[in-house]
Amino acid sequence: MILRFTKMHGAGNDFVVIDLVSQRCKLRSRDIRKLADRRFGVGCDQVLVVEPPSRPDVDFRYRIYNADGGEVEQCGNGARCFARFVREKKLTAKKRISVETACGVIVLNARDHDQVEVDMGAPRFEPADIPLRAEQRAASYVIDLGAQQLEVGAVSMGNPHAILRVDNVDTADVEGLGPQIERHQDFPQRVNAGFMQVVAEDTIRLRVFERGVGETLACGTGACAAVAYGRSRGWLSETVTVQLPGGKLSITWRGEGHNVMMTGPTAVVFEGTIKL
Ligand SMILES: N[C@H](CCC[C@H](N)C(=O)O)C(=O)O
Repeated sequence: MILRFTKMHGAGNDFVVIDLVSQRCKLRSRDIRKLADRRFGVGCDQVLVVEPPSRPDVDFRYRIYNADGGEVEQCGNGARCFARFVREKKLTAKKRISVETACGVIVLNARDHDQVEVDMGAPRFEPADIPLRAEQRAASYVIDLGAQQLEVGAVSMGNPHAILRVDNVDTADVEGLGPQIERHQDFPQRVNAGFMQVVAEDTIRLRVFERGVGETLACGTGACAAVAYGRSRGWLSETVTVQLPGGKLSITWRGEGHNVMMTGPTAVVFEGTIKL
C-alpha cells in the first residue's frame, strides 16, 4: 500500500499527517510505528489521521497515535497542524473547524498564515478524570519513586498530565525522572510528565517527557495542563507565555469553568509517499 503523508510540526513537536478523507486505507499499530520510526520510517512524535466525521455536526474526525502505536485522546500542537493541513489540502474552506477527538469536540480557529488558535476544552482536576489513584482531589499529590518523593500537580486535558515544579528546567532530571513518573503506579493509564519553571506570573519554561514518546520539543496539552496547574496554585496569571525547547505557545485560562485557549505556530516540513 502506497500512502501519501505530510510532515509537519508545531513548535518543534513533529507529526506525520495522513489524509484518510481523500485516500482510503486501514492503518494498523505496526504501520503507525513504522511511520513514526526515525530510522526506518518517516519519523515523528505522533501520527495524526484526518478522517471524515462520524456525526453531522462536526467537520472531521481527528485520530492521534503516539510513536509507540498507542491511540491517545488529545494532541494540542497536532490540532493546530490539523487545522492548517485541512485548509491547505482544500478539505475545507472554513476558518472555524470543529473536530471530533477521542475526548470530545474541539474547535480550531485558523488565523493568519501559520498561527492557529485552539479551544482545548476545560482542564479537569478530579482524580477519576486524570485518572490518578488518590482518595480525593488535592492541590498537589506526593508520588513515591522509592529513592525520593515528588510533589506533582495532576491535570487532564483529555489526556493525563503530571506537572513537577522545578527551579530550572535546564538542570531538571527529565531523563531520569520522566520515565519513572510516566509509568508510576498512581497513574493507571500512564501519564505525560511536565517539568515547569515559573519565570514570572505570565511566563513559564516547560519541558515534557511525553507518554509513549519520551521528551519532545513541545507539548501543547502539556503547556495547557502546566498553566492550569500553576494558576490553580496561584502562581500564574490568566495569559501565560510557555517557553518550550522547540518554541513558544500562548495559553489563556480564565479559571475553573472556562476552557483553555492555546495559540501557536505551525509548519509544513515536506510531503511524501511511503510503502506500508
Ligand atoms: N504532543 C501532544 C501531546 C500528546 C500526548 C501524548 N503523548 C499522550 O500520550 O497523551 C500535544 O501537543 O498536546
